[in-house]
Formats: sequence, C-alpha cells, structure tokens
Amino acid sequence: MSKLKVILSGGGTGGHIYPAIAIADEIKRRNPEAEILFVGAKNRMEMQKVPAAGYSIKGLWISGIQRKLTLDNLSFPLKLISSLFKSHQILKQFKPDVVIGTGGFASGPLLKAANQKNIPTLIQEQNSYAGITNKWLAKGVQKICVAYEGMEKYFPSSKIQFTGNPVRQDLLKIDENNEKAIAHFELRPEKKTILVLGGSLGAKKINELIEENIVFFKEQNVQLIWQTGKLYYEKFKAYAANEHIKVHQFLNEMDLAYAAADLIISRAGAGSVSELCVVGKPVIFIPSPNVAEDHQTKNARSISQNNAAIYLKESALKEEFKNTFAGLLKNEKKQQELSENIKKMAKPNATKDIVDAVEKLIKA
Ligand SMILES: CC(=O)N[C@H]1[C@@H](OP(=O)(O)OP(=O)(O)OC[C@H]2O[C@@H](n3ccc(=O)[nH]c3=O)[C@H](O)[C@@H]2O)O[C@H](CO)[C@@H](O)[C@@H]1O
Repeated sequence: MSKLKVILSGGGTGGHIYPAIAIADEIKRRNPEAEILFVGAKNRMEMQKVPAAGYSIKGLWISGIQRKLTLDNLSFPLKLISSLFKSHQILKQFKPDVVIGTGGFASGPLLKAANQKNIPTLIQEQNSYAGITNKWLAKGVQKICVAYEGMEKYFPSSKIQFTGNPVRQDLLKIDENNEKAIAHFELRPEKKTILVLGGSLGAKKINELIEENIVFFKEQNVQLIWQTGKLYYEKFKAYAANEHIKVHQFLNEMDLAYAAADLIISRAGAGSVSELCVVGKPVIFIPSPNVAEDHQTKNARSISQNNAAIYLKESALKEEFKNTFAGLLKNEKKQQELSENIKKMAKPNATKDIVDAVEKLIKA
C-alpha cells in the first residue's frame, strides 16, 4: 500500500496549532511511515512552533478579517485569491489522502481548495462557538469534530462528532514527582510554585496583575513561573531579578511547567482549559473578556460551575484577587476538591477519536 499522506492546517495562535500537532503525533504513532505536511500563515507563530515539533510547514500569504473596518481588510481579497492559488499548487504536488483543519484563518484557503479537488476533509472546532473560518468551511467538509455540546447552531448536525479538544501526548501524563521540573525552572523545592499562563500570546491584564502583586507573592512565600507572552516580555523581564519570580516569554516545555505547578492562574482559551482538565491541578481562571462571543468566560464558567476551578472576572481583580488567592493557597482541602473535580471533566481520548474519524474518512 502507498504511504499515507496528510496535510494539517491551522494557526495564528497556539490554540489552533497545538491541536494540529497533537493530531499529527497520533497519526505518526499509528502510521510511522505517514508523510505529514503543515500549512500555516506566513509570519505567524506556526512557522516556528511546527518545525520545533518536528514537522515541515509551508506558509500562505493570508491574515484574518478584522471584525472592524481596517486598512488590512482591503488587501484581504487579494490575499485570499493568492492563497487559494498556492493551496491548489500544494495539493497538486503533495497529493494528500486527507486534509485536516484546526481553525484560524490559515486553514481557510487550503481546506477550500481541498474541497474543490474532492479530497476528504475534516475540521476541528475548539471553542463553544464557531470561528469564522470553520463556519466558512462547514458546508464543504465531510466531518466536524467539536468540543462543546450544542454546536448544531453553527454546523450541519449530520457532520458533527463530539470528541473534545486534542491534547498533546506529553501532557496526558504529567510527572507526579516534580523534582525534575523544579530543577528545570531553577526553583526551590520547599516552596509552593504558582504557574501563570496568559494563553499562547500572553495576556496584558494578567501580566499587570502579577506586576502589582510581586511583594504580595513574596509575603505568601510562593514562587512563580510567569509566562508573559512574546509581546510583553521586554516590559516585564526585569522582575526576574526577584528570587521568587521566573519570567518566560513562552514555555516550550509545558509538561514540565504543569508538573512544577501547585496552583495555576490562567486565561481560559479552549486549549488551555482542555489541558488543565487533563493536568488536574487547582486553577484560578481569569478569562479574556475581549474574545468573540465572550467564549473564554463561558469556558471558565462551565468549569467553575462544577466546583472544578475558581473563576475571577478580569474587571474585579483589584477587589478579589488577593483574598481569593490567599484563601485557596491556605485551603488544601479546597485545592484537593478542585483537582479531583477538574480531572473528571477531562477528555483524554479526544485525539484518538479524531484520528479514528480521519481513518474512517480515508477508508470511505
Ligand atoms: C486571545 C485569543 O484569541 N485567544 C484564543 C486562542 O487562545 P490561545 O492561542 O491562547 O489558545 P489556547 O488557550 O486554546 O491554547 C494555548 C496553547 O498554547 C500552549 N502554550 C501556551 C503558552 C506557552 O507558554 N506555551 C505553550 O505551549 C498551551 O499549552 C496550549 O496548547 O485560541 C483559543 C482556541 O481557539 C481560543 O479559545 C482563545 O480564546
């Protein structure tokens, strides 16, 4: 039989890239001979993160449509036509058996071109609402794997399969013994470690919160792994002069970061939430209020309603953060409860179920 050939496309932010990498890893695990190619958007995060994960990637000249009127939007039709043309060329050369899209504008032209060529296609939607690209693609694709109930609002119900979000393999089994992780981040083993995550791009408001509370964290006798995001790193990196603060622009070893953490403060992007469920540690969610349909707040609420995490509103941080944090840090019983409950919400088989669906598509 000829080698299996798969194209994965998605990107713009980590939320679309890491699910694609998790799916690619599972395909490779099942078919070590498979040829895998990624297609992303030029100058976006995927152009570094995908090769770092061991896969090759081609970049299209494409960017998202802004929800408001901008100059950038004017060049969009030209970018779209040029990317569709390039996508057709890529498909002609690579001849994939299947094309998988994980959302973000990067995946639009390629999946559209694959539909035009009658190549089987599957998309994966991470959020509780449909992204613009996935909505645009829904009619032409064969299968739509989702992570939330009620997605019939956006997609044809006959194509929907409820799988959950793919989580990278190395995050499915976090080391319970955190010695290696503590050493990796040059932390002190006798102190509690707080992991601060702002999503793949970093979060300005969370960074400012940490900055305001440097002394408070010292008084609480905790140490921090603080992921600022690339955009904000220069502004905050000097805080690493404090012995209890480790500043990183991006964490390449999320398995170690999760293993080191006793408590996690995080944005509530869909991928982060899915990972945090699998990891099963106490979490304080501070969702971004600036995303489409306020979906991060919905994500955070769906967890906190089950007594599985704490949800803090960004606008209430001044009044509520210190008390909430100090209260949780003292209360080991509550931490235990949150850990047990969040684990119950994990979907560790998501990647396997998606790859099963991909195999079915190819066979059909
Ligand atoms: C501001 C914004 O538009 N956010 C959206 C974006 O979030 P964002 O890109 O932040 O994505 P997620 O929270 O879904 O996932 C972040 C991913 O990046 C990884 N990671 C993060 C930080 C780091 O230092 N190292 C690292 O590897 C995480 O392990 C995770 O796999 O896509 C998500 C999925 O569509 C949406 O739900 C979010 O609302």
